[in-house]
Amino acid sequence: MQESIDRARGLIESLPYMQEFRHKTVVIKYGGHAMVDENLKKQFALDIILMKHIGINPVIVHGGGPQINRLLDRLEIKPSYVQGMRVTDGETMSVVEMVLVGKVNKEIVGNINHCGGRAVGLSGRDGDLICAEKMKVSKKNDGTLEDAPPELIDLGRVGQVTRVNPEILQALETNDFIPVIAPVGVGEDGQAFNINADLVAGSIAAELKAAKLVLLTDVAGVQDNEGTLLKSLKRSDLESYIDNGTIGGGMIPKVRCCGDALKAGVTKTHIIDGRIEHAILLEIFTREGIGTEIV
Ligand SMILES: Nc1ncnc2c1ncn2[C@@H]1O[C@H](COP(=O)(O)OP(=O)(O)O)[C@@H](O)[C@H]1O
Ligand SMILES: CC(=O)N[C@@H](CCC(=O)OP(=O)(O)O)C(=O)O
Repeated sequence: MQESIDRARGLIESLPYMQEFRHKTVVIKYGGHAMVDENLKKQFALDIILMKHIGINPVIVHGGGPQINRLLDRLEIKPSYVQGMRVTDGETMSVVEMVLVGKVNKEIVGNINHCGGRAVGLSGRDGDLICAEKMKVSKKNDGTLEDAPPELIDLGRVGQVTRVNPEILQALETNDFIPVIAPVGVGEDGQAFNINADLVAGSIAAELKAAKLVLLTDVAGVQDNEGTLLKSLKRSDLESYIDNGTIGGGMIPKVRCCGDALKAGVTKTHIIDGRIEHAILLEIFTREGIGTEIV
């Protein structure tokens, strides 16, 4: 009996958050490292379905970096990264699109639909959802390409978002579908760009003026040099953490996209551990939340 009462209390605790986020958009970035096993993938699908059922509008942007690397490895292509971005030549671009759009996207859509939701898979090329241009990266803080030209590093087909056309997302929301978006953009030449999924999630959250942007990854959140979780970070402090090396690698695009999303009007952003069961629900529907919030 007590167990049932505690469960009911848990539901009541989440009531204010259900009320707060009803009819609001929450953009969830589902990182490749958070797609650990079948059970966790199913729990993720159920969390999203629950959100949709109580009137929240979840929009999923997924990654798939480790999954791309597995196929590259089989093809004996060595991956390389600069500031958390995959250097993407033509051949790598084909692999990226094949894995993200053809495999990871379909698997997430399949899981949600199999569990009773109504998901639709998209890439940024569908309906010109994500328009992109070649990303320009300066040498600052990468520490890897000593021989690169002093000003810019050529990352190949890596893109940065220039515009988000949200019409297709609005049409899906009107018809109660859950969009699942692969981070591939379209350039002016109609060709694909590989875009870091965090950056896509940030741009979509900004365009939709989302109430929340939640990034699911494989660490507890942003940590300091001793490995202690930083529960709350200010947007204005992010660049100094990057400059002094506290925040590095794949965490750089994450915190930057949170900063940009906040600047564009997203209310709150979070970086949380996607390896925890029901991580999203714990973040959205509990008082204490989990991970790092960036405000
Ligand atoms: N200050 C930091 N706090 C936490 N993780 C960090 C930090 N700096 C660098 N990282 C690295 O960033 C990684 C997360 O980025 P990434 O591997 O790209 O994740 P995802 O695949 O989820 O997008 C962590 O696993 C960690 O190795
Ligand atoms: C330019 C760039 O780095 N693109 C990423 C896109 C996938 C991604 O971001 O996946 P995760 O979120 O799982 O890391 C890549 O090629 O790995």
